[in-house]
Amino acid sequence: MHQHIEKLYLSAKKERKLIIGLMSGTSLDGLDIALCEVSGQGMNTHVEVLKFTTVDYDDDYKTRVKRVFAKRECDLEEVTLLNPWIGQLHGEMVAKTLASWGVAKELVDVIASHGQTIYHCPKNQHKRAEYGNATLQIGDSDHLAVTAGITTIGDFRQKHIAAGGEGAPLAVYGDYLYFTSTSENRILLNMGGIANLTYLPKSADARAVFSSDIGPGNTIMDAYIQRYFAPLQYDKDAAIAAKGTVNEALLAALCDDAFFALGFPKTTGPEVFNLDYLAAAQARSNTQSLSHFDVMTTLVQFSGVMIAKAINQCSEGLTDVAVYASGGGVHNPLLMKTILANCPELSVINNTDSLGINPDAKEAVLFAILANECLSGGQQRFGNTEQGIPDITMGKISFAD
Ligand SMILES: Nc1ncnc2c1ncn2[C@@H]1O[C@H](COP(=O)(O)OP(=O)(O)OP(=O)(O)O)[C@@H](O)[C@H]1O
Ligand SMILES: CC(=O)N[C@H]1[C@@H]2OC[C@@H](O2)[C@@H](O)[C@@H]1O[C@H](C)C(=O)O
Repeated sequence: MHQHIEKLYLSAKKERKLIIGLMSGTSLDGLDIALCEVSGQGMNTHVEVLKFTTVDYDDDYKTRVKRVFAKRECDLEEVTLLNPWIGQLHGEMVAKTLASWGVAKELVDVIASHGQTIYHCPKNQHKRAEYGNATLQIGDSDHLAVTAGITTIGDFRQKHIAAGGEGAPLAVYGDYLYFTSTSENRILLNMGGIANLTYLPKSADARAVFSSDIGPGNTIMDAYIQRYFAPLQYDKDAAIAAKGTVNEALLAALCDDAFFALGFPKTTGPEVFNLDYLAAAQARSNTQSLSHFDVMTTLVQFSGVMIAKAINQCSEGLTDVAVYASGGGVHNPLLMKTILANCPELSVINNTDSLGINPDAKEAVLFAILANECLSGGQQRFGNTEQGIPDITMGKISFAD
């Protein structure tokens, strides 16, 4: 047996593994690194986040990635160069972070790497009959594995598409295993660049679980701040949005898009929700001369109202539903207030801290759980491919040498 296969086999049989979950999301703010101790598998999965950090991306990274990010047209040489470059960079970030934590790489069983999405393109978006759903993550895990010196499981989304899904949201797999409760129905809400949710019934019936993207979380707001309030990257604590007023005409135009008329499950990205989307809504509503403050306030309202609508839709007819939020959006007080104000049945929105997972670490932890399932699980059956949750094992394995 090859020594790497043997080592992986031993890792797979371990009661406890050390798995590093990595997430680099659509906000391009940084690489989330979660060192997780994962035990069990399937519904018996337990996770302890031993360490967590976000390594911020510098301007150079953002400039390079933005040349190709969510762009229909770009330089293919740039994409080809970025693929190994991001893999190596993520590997260096992991190696440095492990050194700063005093954790030897030999102790880590595997890295679970999401990579960097540069284009997401479900059928509902491209509408080309001859093609299916498609998504592209770069930052190849061979490069990551060789640089960090640790076996890496990556490229999780392709299998999901191959088996009938849209390549996202994948959170549902980990959400179901980690967050299911038999005492309350739960909605796990994540608000990064894009917002998504997972519904977990207290029956724990896997066939009744569902998950979907909702629309924008912070992506349009971030793009607007970066264009008009540079060098700011985002509206910290909604300081700018708090100074404006919601413009109802613009809000109505923003909410009027075919994506919102589609039923769950569906996925989207900054390919759709971007500054062009905003400009088109401003043109339709004749609101091009609004102040930057009013635009920002209206964008927060747009995200908040659509997120609340999705929560209300999910919890219709149910009395005991608790919402647990995660992602950078939990730090935006105006967004949180708007969501709550538009969910009459809710008295509070919790965050995942109260369930033992730091809301900023949640997506990275979910990829650690997916890697654990790839190694030791694979028995969980959802039985609802039509709901975008095919029964699959995800991830491709890259050895370090
Ligand atoms: N204090 C804060 N005030 C307002 N917004 C904040 C704050 N902290 C973070 N954010 C928002 O959260 C964003 C980052 O969120 P997160 O890291 O969850 O996104 P992501 O993982 O890149 O996205 P996705 O989940 O869509 O892939 C920032 O770009 C910013 O818009
Ligand atoms: C293609 C892609 O990278 N999608 C991301 C993005 O960020 C949030 C939302 O859009 C979600 O669908 C997904 O990420 C999370 C981790 C997921 O798959 O669950």
